[in-house]
Amino acid sequence: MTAHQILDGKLVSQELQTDIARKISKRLEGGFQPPGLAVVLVGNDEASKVYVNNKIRACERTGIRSAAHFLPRQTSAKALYALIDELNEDPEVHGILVQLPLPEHIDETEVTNRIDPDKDVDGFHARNVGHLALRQPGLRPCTPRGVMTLLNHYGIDPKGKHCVVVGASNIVGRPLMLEMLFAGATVTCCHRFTRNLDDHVSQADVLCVAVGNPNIVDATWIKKGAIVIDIGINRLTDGRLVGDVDFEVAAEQASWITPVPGGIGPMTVATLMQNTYEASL
Ligand SMILES: Nc1nc2c(c(=O)[nH]1)N[C@@H](CN(C=O)c1ccc(C(=O)N[C@@H](CCC(=O)O)C(=O)O)cc1)CN2
Repeated sequence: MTAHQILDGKLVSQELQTDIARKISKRLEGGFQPPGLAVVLVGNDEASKVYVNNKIRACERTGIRSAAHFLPRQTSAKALYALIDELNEDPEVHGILVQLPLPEHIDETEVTNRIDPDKDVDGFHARNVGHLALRQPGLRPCTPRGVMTLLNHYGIDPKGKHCVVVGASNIVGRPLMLEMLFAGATVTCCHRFTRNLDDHVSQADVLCVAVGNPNIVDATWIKKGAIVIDIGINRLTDGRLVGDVDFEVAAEQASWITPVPGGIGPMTVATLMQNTYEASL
């Protein structure tokens, strides 16, 4: 394997959480109430349970008061709206997070737009998406913001670089394109109708892959010296967790690369803490 350096999301997320914990404890000394995060999970998706538990543990580490609402899969949209309305009104709740995906009978867009945009710590509400698109202040989606924080930590500046984002989801791909654009990158977005994915991938100085398919990108396509941000998380039948890019092969080409696990996942969780803290100010 040639020399590549690891973008260590686990380490940087711990540092970010330590910084948030320090800020919160300072505010508590000043007589302010702790930030409060309501975490809502509908159903029994195993991966979602892991992510939600990671978020609750991060709240404990940072001093954010968390309230978990675990609802059965058959919960009606009406009942979920009623809970969101209640949390919107609760002055001790500064952030509301509804874990996605939701069961099919519940419309995700309706749910995210039901959340008070000032408490929308996921940054998925149409108002916050609009603010991001217009480069105005507002709550920003955690994974893309976490990617930018990680790059910044290692002194990597996307300005002038060609950033190829594979995946155009609301949660990651599209907001990440905007973050990269605002950071001065030239951005290409590849999606399900993109032809010649290999051509696009091979031109990336910064390659971000967020599809959730470990076979989407052939790592031999990656340009020598590229920075590889793997946002996919795939659990194999043997229980192993892998990203969307074959790490061993990509590491041969990359100058910097994120591991899975221990890369963007922990950054997503730490950024949620950052957003919750900021929403409480
Ligand atoms: N309401 C939201 N739902 C979802 C989001 C989101 O940002 N808001 N993003 C993804 C999943 N996600 C956040 O919830 C998430 C993904 C991964 C991790 C994480 O800690 N990953 C670890 C491995 C964990 C494991 O063992 O499986 C890692 O990569 O090291 C946390 C959160 C979809 N839904």
